[in-house]
Amino acid sequence: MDLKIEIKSEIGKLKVVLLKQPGKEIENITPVTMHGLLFDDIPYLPEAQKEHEEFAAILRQNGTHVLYLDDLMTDILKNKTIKSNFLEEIITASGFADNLTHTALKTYLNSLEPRKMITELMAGIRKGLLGDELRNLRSFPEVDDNPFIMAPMPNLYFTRDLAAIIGKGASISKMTFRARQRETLFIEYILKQHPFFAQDKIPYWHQRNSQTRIEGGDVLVLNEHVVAVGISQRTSAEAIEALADKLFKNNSGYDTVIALKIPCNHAMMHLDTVFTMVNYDQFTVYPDIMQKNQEMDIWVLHPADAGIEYLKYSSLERVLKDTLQLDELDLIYTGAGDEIAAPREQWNDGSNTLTIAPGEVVTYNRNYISNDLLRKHGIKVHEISSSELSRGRGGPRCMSLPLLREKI
Ligand SMILES: NC(=[NH2+])NCCC[C@H](N)C(=O)O
Repeated sequence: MDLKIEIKSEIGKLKVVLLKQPGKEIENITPVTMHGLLFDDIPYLPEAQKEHEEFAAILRQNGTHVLYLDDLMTDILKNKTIKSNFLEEIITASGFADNLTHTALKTYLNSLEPRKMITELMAGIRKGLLGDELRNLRSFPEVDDNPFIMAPMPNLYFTRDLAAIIGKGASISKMTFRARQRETLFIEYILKQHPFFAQDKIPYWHQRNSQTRIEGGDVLVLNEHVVAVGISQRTSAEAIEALADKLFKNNSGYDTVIALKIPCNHAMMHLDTVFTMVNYDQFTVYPDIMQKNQEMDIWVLHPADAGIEYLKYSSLERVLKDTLQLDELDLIYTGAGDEIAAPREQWNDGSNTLTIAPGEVVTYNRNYISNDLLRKHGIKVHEISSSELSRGRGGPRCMSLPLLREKI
């Protein structure tokens, strides 16, 4: 199979998507580690997996080819050299650059079959596994109050954040928090090493070791030349400038980057928790991202002779109309804009719709007010169960990394 990656909109029929089913890593969250791992509760794994299967089934029924991150990694790691390089990188990124612990971890993990190795790495490695002889190592005291020598990676089911495909290129994220920084190694290996993609000479708009912080949940590809990016808890203004510069100078087809300043907090960590595109001229919006006078801080970046030209906007509606050349715009408010329902449903990712075709979305069933409103605005809504998945603070858009969409 030769898979081309190409994303030129948020709404074109979704053809290929990358998912990760929640696994054992979820059960390795404890009340003590929960917040550091960016969770607000500990999901019940069997139920979370059922909900995730429901999600994948809806995508398949609607013509999307679903790929799983662990399957692709397992394929790649059958190659012994790649397996060894990958282990070097992930053990180093876990804080063990080159010492006895590094060697012990590498020996242990290298002895496992690729699938088991990947599953164990994601779930986290407990100290006991390396044996008592390592108890006195210098590297040990720093992890002594924690049963894990390599922490679990429970946020991996939010594949969206690992990267963003923009046009024919990829922006591999550099994650803000330590809890998620190793995750991007998986997508880097997949895009650069898996035979599905290797033939494709993918241009990179951002790399995991670039200087600036950016996460996929902040990137919305609005059409074939406009991309919107959140200035957020996870994405810096510098990263957006650097991304714009790359896009403008490398024949990406992108000549407009909209930078939108959103509140900086855990509930709204990414742009897609407060704003998504669901149709040519329809968007979900969490009203509290705007001030009372409906204003927000927005900049539009275009290529210019001297580098980048900046235009300042204060109206979301105006900037969308101007950049997308729309006469009319339908902004659909999360929780119908009610002062209680809106924050409640936003907290449970009521705005985090995954658009699978123009005017057709997947959402969490618990956000019934937002869902009803979407339907009243003519959107076709597929609901999935969401008691457990939502505890990780991410919805259907966060749980999916689109690799290919049909042109619109
Ligand atoms: N694209 C998104 N909104 N992703 C949600 C990520 C949630 C995850 N617990 C985090 O804090 O990183």
